[in-house]
Amino acid sequence: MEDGEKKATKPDSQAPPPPLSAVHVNRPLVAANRAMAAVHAALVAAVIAHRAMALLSDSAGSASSWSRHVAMALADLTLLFLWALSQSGLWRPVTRAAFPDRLLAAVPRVDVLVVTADPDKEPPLGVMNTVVSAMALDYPGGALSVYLSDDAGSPLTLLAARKAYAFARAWVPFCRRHSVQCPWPDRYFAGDDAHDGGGGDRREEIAEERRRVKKLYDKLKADIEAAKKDESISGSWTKAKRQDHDAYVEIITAKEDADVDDEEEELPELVYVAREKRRAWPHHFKAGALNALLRVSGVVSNAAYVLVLDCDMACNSRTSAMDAMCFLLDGSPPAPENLAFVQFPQMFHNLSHNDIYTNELRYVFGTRWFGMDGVRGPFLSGTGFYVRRDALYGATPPPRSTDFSSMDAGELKTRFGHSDRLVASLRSNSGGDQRHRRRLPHVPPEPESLALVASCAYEAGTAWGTGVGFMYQSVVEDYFTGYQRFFSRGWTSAYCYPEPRPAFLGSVPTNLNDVLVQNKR
Ligand SMILES: O=c1ccn([C@@H]2O[C@H](COP(=O)(O)OP(=O)(O)O[C@H]3O[C@H](CO)[C@@H](O)[C@H](O)[C@H]3O)[C@@H](O)[C@H]2O)c(=O)[nH]1
Ligand SMILES: [Mn+2]
Repeated sequence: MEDGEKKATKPDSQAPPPPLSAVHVNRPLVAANRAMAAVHAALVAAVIAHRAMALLSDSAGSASSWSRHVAMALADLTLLFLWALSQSGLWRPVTRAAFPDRLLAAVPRVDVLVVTADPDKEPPLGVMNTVVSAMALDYPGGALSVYLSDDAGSPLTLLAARKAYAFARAWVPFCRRHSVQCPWPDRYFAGDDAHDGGGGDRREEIAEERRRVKKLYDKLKADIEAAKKDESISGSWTKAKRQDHDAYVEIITAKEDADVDDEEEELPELVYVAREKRRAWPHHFKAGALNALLRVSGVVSNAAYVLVLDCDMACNSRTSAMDAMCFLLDGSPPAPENLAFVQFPQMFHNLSHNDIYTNELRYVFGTRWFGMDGVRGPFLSGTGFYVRRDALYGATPPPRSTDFSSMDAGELKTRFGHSDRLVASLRSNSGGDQRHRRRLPHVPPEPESLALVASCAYEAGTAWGTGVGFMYQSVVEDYFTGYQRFFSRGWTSAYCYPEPRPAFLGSVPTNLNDVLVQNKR
């Protein structure tokens, strides 16, 4: 940990600053899991012994009975191997706590990457709720940027993003002023504000302002509905365009509506990105979209840390960024060494009664990830994680830390593509310490340099998707990226499970058809 962050936790004391996080090993659970594993192992050993005895005593038997015994023994050994691997998720369950109050100094920049692919299946209003909820995170506005990738290149989504930005100009200051807990407007206005303002008089005080902001939210809804029916917007776009459109990047600043909050506290940037798509070029699904966002954000704000969010997973609390920073900025125990990412659980707000499609993933997010956290950390789980940009770019952790700033420009271009802007962003990382990576001197990037890094030909011949960024070989890009980019290079992860308020809440498929489509992958 370098000066900036840690010293500030207790400026004038000689004692070491208090840690930014704590870890608790759940000892009774560890003991119970290990006892259970011992019993299981003893029983399996008995079965294997039984197989071996049967084999030996049957040595004079027919070839078919002998091969039956061998096949059964192999099957048991395979199951034993799989079971042994699964014990890593139960071996040492831990829980972590973050102390954001101790983070007093300047925090590093964070870029939030939100991906959407289909305005029909993922309605723009829902996507905008995710975008606005991220803009309202409890984090300095000047250190936060939100990027929305629209793989469909839909004019409706672009218009919705501009309207959402206008709404955020009222919503974000409102959330900050009243320490609103739920930054997700739809949920907040549906009643998730019971614990805000401490009840009583304060509630009365904010009621008036709440009504005004609610009106703006209703207007956002009405505007998006109207745009859906407006031929001049939706009419210019057909489904075929989803696979075939130019790159378009817009840093949204338009102050469309005069009736929003004028109190210009620094608002997070919002950047709309439709990467170029052509039928002849593989687009690599979500991983391709995220890599395009990584490049665009590298050129625009170049934050040291990145939060990835699916468009159907909104921020349900404002604290996740500061919580994640407590682990990421604290390089010494109890925070894990060489931490690349902090994963939050995927939780859902629309589980069906009795969760008949087992969408809750309770075994993963309620059990195994705590166990993995006690070993090397949970797997990368697609959405709801804060990750170091340099680790995503393929850097290795200490002692062999990669320092992009000392690399030759030619070498960087071979790996990262030929954008001078992107290469400059990589080299602006002085001394190899990501935490102090700052935004490039703020000359707004020219539209051409943004379109260049979002074009489909950009990645040809580079390491994107293999050695750099999210991995391409599978649609479950998260698992592969987690292994190859992070764990196999020596990085670790941490699991952050805030209670009682989940940091993020997503939507799950609610009918059999959609469940089957999802699980087929
Ligand atoms: O070509 C594509 C396809 C998908 N997406 C976006 O990717 C996200 C995830 O896709 P979704 O269809 O919602 O997949 P799920 O099955 O819900 O995703 C789960 O499984 C994925 C693969 O493991 C993980 O990446 C996700 O985080 C995890 O929620 C969504 O925001 C999509 O809009 C794109 O941007 N471009
Ligand atoms: Mn999803």
